[in-house]
Amino acid sequence: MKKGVLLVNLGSPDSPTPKDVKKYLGEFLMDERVIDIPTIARAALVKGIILKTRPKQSAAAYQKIWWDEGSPLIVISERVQAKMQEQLDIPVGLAMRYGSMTIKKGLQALVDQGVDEVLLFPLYPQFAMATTETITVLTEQLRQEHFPSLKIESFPAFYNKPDYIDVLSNAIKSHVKDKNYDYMLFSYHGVPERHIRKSDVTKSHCKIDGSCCATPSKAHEFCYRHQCLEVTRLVAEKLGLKAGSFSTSFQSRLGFDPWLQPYTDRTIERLGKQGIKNMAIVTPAFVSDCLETLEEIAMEGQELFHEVGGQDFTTIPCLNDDQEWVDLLVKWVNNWAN
Ligand SMILES: C=CC1=C(C)c2cc3[nH]c(cc4nc(cc5[nH]c(cc1n2)c(C)c5CCC(=O)O)C(CCC(=O)O)=C4C)c(C)c3C=C
Ligand SMILES: [Fe+2]
Ligand SMILES: [Fe+2]
Repeated sequence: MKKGVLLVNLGSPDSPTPKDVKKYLGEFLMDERVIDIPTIARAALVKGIILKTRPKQSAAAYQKIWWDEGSPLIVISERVQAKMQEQLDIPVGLAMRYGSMTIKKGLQALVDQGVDEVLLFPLYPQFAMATTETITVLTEQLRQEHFPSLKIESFPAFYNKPDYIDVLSNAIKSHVKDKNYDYMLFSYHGVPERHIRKSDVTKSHCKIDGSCCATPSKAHEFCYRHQCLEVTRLVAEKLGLKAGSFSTSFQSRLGFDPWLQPYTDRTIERLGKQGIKNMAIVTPAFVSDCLETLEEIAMEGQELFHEVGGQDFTTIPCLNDDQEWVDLLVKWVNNWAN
């Protein structure tokens, strides 16, 4: 058996033009695990409403963060892939759940190199229907249709692995060491509350009000909210943050349904109004910087904080291609391969 690994991230449009953004958002938002309503209603909402206005607005945001080499999320993921490949003897592939760098092409490239056993590696620390699950489900469909003899194993969400918490804590510590901050906000991408209830394997554990996430349950293996809160708790413990000097919030909501709360924008506003002058913000739902960190947090979030009287706003970069993070990925892949 020849082994290989396929890293999978979310994806980005091919370019920051409204046309390419529309194509990308159309694929992304028509995923039943992202907008989880019946197909006809989803098509009416996405094609009839969202795609009429959002692409222009999102393209303008993408234009602010786009690099000469392309989308930050893609470029950073490629750097991680290349650095891993330097250290590993088995092929390292890269694919995106949405957009041109498809999972099908990623699997094909590994098969072309003689691989018959794949470690599928969703690049998300926490499980969510809209991230990890949609990747594993689509990959299994592709395997059945196109690569029936391929053996595929998925790397699970790694939110509470002690070595991941160490790497994340070290990255935060080294970034804030010379910075002025008296509050640290842990901001995670939000999901609709409904997603959390759907992923509750016990069908009775999730209370959404937060009381459930600290009570041990087998539901937590698939509870995005619990997994985010755990990352905050473990990192805060590791960094020795004092109670009252940090909290968790959820960003990037879309539409009118209730999403996980508290919302990041309202939290930044509240902190500023309460007299917090200097804050740091970390975004541990993403391993690579992307639109949601570079624009929504580093630009919009900072502007909002200043509007409500804040001064220093320190945005902590994602793990990106930090050597310690790459070394950890290599270690996990080697543990699987050997
Ligand atoms: C409408 C529902 C959405 C859900 C549910 C959702 C979950 C989710 N997303 C990420 C990670 C990323 N999302 C990104 C962009 C983005 N997300 C949504 C919508 C949902 N995400 C939209 C419409 C967009 C596009 C941009 C916009 O119009 O605002 C990105 C950035 C991609 C990039 O190119 O840089 C990431 C990364 C997670 C982790 C998650 C659930 C946990
Ligand atoms: Fe998203
Ligand atoms: Fe919970």
